[in-house]
Amino acid sequence: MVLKSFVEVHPDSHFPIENLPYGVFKPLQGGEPRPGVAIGDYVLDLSALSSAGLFDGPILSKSDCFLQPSLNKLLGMGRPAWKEARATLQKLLSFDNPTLRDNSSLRAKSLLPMDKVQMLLPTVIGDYTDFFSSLHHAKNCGTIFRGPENPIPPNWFHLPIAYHGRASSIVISGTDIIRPRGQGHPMGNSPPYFGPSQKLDFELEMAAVVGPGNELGKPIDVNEAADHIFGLVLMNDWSARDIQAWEYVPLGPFLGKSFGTTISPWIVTLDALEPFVCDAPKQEPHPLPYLVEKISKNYDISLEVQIKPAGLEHSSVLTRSNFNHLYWTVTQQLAHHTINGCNLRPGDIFGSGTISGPEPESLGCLLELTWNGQKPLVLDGVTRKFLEDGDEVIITGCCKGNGYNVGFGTCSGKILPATPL
Ligand SMILES: O=C(O)/C=C/C(=O)CC(=O)CC(=O)O
Ligand SMILES: [Ca+2]
Ligand SMILES: [Mg+2]
Repeated sequence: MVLKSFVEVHPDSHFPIENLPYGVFKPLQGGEPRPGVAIGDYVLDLSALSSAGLFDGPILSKSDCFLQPSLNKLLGMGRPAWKEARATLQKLLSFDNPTLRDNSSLRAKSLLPMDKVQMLLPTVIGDYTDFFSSLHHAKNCGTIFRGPENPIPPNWFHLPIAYHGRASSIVISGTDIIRPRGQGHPMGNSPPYFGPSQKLDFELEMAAVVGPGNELGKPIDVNEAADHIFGLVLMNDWSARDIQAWEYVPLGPFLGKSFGTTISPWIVTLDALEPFVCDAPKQEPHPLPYLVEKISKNYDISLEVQIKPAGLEHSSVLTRSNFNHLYWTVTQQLAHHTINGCNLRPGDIFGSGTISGPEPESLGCLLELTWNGQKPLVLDGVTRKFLEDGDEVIITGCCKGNGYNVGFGTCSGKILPATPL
């Protein structure tokens, strides 16, 4: 079936009718936060459609999930509700359906130009975990932090390694990031450094958004894990490498990461990503049975990171990578996360880990791209070892379909100077 909307969508747009990603927005002219989907250059207000009785399927007609200030309620309802919502929205937006197309007052109320809204965090994020699932990233970081003898720890091939991140400092794209202060690694015999981080970095990541959770003590089977994942967003796990290198032994990342993590506003659903499924890499050694999937899926999502220094008109590409470089799949990550009985809740997110590919141009952070500052990157008019104040980092992600995109929009943030003590 060829999908086409009555809303005009430019062929380069990330948001055609095939995508319909979910977010939460507030009209600039005032009003409460509410759920919406992106279509072309517009946001479709789901609270307006819901109030007009247009979600008329068996599950959603009885629900107030679109009258909420976050997507958590919809997420908790699970795949049958998501499928019903997608089918209803694709029908309402299609060029041959008159319901919304020919109702000018409802159209005026529900289709808002994107530049007339403010995007907010799409879910109330109770918990945030960050995995470490790119082999290339693990190898490079291991070599830099721990030396070339054994860069990849022996557990890495047996389980998707992760640490518990900080949900309170997750911010929406466009929020400024204040350079963190902290203790940095001592040089030689001197005491530890203290002050604004001198090795501020970005990390190119994506994050999965949890749908229905699990009861404490009841793990999720890896073959059912996809039903617990609503979709994916872009993520920048800002990292202060000097703070991280000094603090992380033996308990793992802490203040080097918890000063800010940026996510993109639009959650692209796994249903919209289905045409872009590709094979996951062969895993050797064979994982334990609880991590073995009947069908192991990766997604072909092109990713790009740009930097725009203060005062420059143009941005420069820092790196290009792809989500399909990940060794551990999102479903394996989720199954592993719950195998001890740990409960996930709707709206929780878990990051993929930095998505580095095998080529030097596909590395997912400056730590790797500049080899811990030893090989500065020379770009169009800029030289960088690490991020400087005023730098804006912009991540984009997009799947290329036959004549259309399923895109993620952007995930951006600008570095502000450390606040005086
Ligand atoms: O190898 C290390 O010691 C640390 C690596 C990271 O900082 C990575 C982390 O946050 C997880 C990831 O993004 O892959
Ligand atoms: Ca990370
Ligand atoms: Mg972070």
